[in-house]
Amino acid sequence: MTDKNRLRIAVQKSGRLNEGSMKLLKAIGVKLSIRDRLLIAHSTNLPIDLLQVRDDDIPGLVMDGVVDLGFIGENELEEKALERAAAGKASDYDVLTKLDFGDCRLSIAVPKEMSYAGPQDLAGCNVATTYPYLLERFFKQQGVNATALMLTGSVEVAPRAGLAEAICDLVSTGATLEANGLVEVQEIFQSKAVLIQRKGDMPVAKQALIDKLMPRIAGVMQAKESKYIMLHAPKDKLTEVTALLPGAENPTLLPLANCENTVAMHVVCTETLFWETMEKLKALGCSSILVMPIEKMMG
Ligand SMILES: Nc1ncnc2c1ncn2[C@@H]1O[C@H](COP(=O)(O)OP(=O)(O)OP(=O)(O)O)[C@@H](O)[C@H]1O
Ligand SMILES: O=P(O)(O)OC[C@H]1O[C@H](OP(=O)(O)OP(=O)(O)O)[C@H](O)[C@@H]1O
Ligand SMILES: [Mg+2]
Repeated sequence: MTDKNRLRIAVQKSGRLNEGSMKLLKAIGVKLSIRDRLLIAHSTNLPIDLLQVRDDDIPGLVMDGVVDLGFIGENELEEKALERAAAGKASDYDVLTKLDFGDCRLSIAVPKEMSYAGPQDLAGCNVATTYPYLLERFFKQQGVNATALMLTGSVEVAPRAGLAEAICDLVSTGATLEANGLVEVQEIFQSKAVLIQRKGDMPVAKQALIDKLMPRIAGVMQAKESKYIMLHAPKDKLTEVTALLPGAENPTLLPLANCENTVAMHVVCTETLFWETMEKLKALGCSSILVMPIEKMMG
């Protein structure tokens, strides 16, 4: 049984977005008792229920107000919004935040022996895809008369199987395309995971919980990008040292015992420190350079 007063969040049950979504929930302090085969999981420390579903179902669950929040890829969200618009259905939602996982692009790819100079070369072709609405929108924008052939899986084998001349599928490293003798020729949509909220009235307590969780999400993402740096720096090189450390405008400086010309510097850097920067710090006379991960941050 689910309780309407508990915040309902939809996540992908398994697949590319599952790990990122579950890790983020854990990092913001949501404890869950997951039983694999069940659709619903309850939080043991907060009034939150988790619905574990196929990602295709998440936009509709949010847009129809069945769940309060959903973790979803922008590609799937936009595809479902176009599909609903074509069926005369509204697709209201708010994007609460972009997330730092699920980065990919929706691209057209062709067999490597096929020549491709531009979208017009697809005129008269069948292009296999799981995202027919996004692809048809692209064809329309480009004025190309081609067919989006809907396949729910194994899109990359469609040209070899003689079903289509080209495909339009998600790409990240490009390994799947390469393994199937295909070449990416045209990006049509860039995507990452987002957290969305349903429109409409939200009970005060539920909205208060969302407002409490959002800064935690920001804090977790910021912490992942940031590093805590400790080093020993020559006193006469502090300006140059600080200039090498992104986000280090106000470093903490501490004296070192028995060492007049050197101080310890502690600083939170907003970016990962590259080896090249560490080498430059060393060249300036810095030593004992430590780069440490940060688990959580709050401004
Ligand atoms: N290679 C990738 N790298 C990063 N993100 C990806 C990649 N492939 C897909 N995604 C993102 O993850 C989402 C889910 O991808 P996945 O392949 O798990 O979906 P699926 O097969 O449709 O799963 P489901 O069974 O839930 O329908 C995609 O809609 C996209 O936003
Ligand atoms: O460019 P790449 O890094 O190879 O990633 C792209 C592949 O990743 C996704 O599939 P996934 O591996 O999630 O499996 P699926 O096809 O079963 O959804 C997507 O549908 C591509 O096939
Ligand atoms: Mg899916």
